[in-house]
Order: sequence, then structure tokens, then C-alpha cells
Amino acid sequence: MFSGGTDTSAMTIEWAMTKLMRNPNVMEKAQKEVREAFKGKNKITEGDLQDLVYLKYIIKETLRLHPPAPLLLPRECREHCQIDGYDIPVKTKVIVNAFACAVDPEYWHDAESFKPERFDSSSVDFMGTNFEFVPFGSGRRMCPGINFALISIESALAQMLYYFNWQLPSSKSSPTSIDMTESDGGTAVKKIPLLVTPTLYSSF
Ligand code: HEM
Repeated sequence: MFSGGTDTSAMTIEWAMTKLMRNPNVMEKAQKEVREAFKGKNKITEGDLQDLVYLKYIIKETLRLHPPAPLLLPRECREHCQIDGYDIPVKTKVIVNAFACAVDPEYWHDAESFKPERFDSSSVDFMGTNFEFVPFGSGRRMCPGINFALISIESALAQMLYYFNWQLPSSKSSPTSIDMTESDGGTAVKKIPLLVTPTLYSSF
């Protein structure tokens, strides 16, 4: 729980902020939503997060393009089966490439672009029944921390967007100059940490 439940949510927050910094119009729309929803509030509670529809799309889109565990966790085949004409013998280690599914152009239009709005007209979600989108896995061993993860990510991001405006540290840096490299390994950590400067938003 500690290792699987902290890094994953933290890296989703970092990737979401990275995407927002690279897409200033998405950032603006998200801040508008959060600031209208929280207007006049000094303390944000879990209930306040419920109506943040656009923020939820941003988190979904971030998990689609940057699933923290792109290859999920390995499984072992208990029964002989056939998939797409391939025989999978008992005890075969099966690794599902969730990232590849989430950017497969057969299922996703303009698959590699960051477009939170795509979920406006789509009922696809990550609860394990849409196999093109399984950042939390699927089946009886899928992630049990999904609801806790979502609430932690939403809560952190919503407050970051509500209380602060964000800038790149140098006025000369452009949004597209933000490095998007992932480090090697089983989890898709941002290789070079995102560096952004907050300024307090004073109209709350
Ligand atoms: C964005 C956040 C998270 C993502 C993307 C994520 C993703 C995953 C994935 C892909 C698996 C393997 C599922 C499979 O094999 O089908 C998993 C398993 C697991 N996750 Fe998460 N996770 C997240 C957050 C959390 C949190 C917050 C907790 C706990 C507080 C947690 C606890 C676990 C545990 C205990 C397992 C092993 C379940 C089992 O083997 O039965 N995860 N997670």
C-alpha cells in the first residue's frame, strides 16, 4: 500500500501539472472551473470536488497518456488459452501493455494528443471494463486503491489550481520546452522533475 499507493498518485499529479503547463488553454479552463466552484471558500472539503467535471477529465487524460504502471503487474496464466490465434500455455507470464492500449488509434481518435474534452462525449472509464483504458488494471486483482487515489489526486490538483497561478521559472522558457522524458523501469516517473513557480491567486 505504501509503495504502490504513494508514488503512483504523486507521479499522476506531476504529469497532470506538466500537461497543464504545456497546454495553457486547458490550464485556464481548469482554473476557471475550480475558482467558480470554490468561490469564497477558504477551506476545501471532499464534497467540494464532486462537481469538478473538467478536472476529472484532465486526470483521466493524464492517466491515459501517462499510466504510472504502463505494463500493470505481471500475471501468470492458470489455464491454457488462445488469444488472437496464439496459444498461451499454463504458467506463462503475461504482461499487458496498458499504455499501448491507451494510445491505440483503433480506439482513440488523435490518440497521442492531450485532449481532456474527449471524455465529454465518451463513456469510456478506467474501472476495468473498457480494455482500451486500464491504468488501474482489471479483474479481481485490479487496484483496490482507485477511489483513494482519485480523491487524493483531485484534491491536490484542485487546491494547487485554486490557490496559485503557475509559471515556468524562466520567462524565456516556452511550454513546449518542458521535458517529457520518462525514466526507465516499471513505473513511468517523469525523468526530469517539473519545475514551476507558484504565485498566490488573491481573489478568493
Ligand atoms: C494513480 C494511482 C494508482 C494507479 C495508477 C494504480 C495502479 C495499479 C495497478 C495497475 C495495479 C495492478 C492491477 C492489475 O494487475 O490488474 C495496482 C495494484 C494495487 N494497488 Fe494501485 N494504483 C494507484 C494507487 C493506489 C493506491 C492509492 C493504493 C493504496 C492506498 C493502491 C494499492 C494497490 C494494491 C494493494 C495493489 C495490489 C492489488 C492486488 O494484487 O490484489 N494503489 N495498482
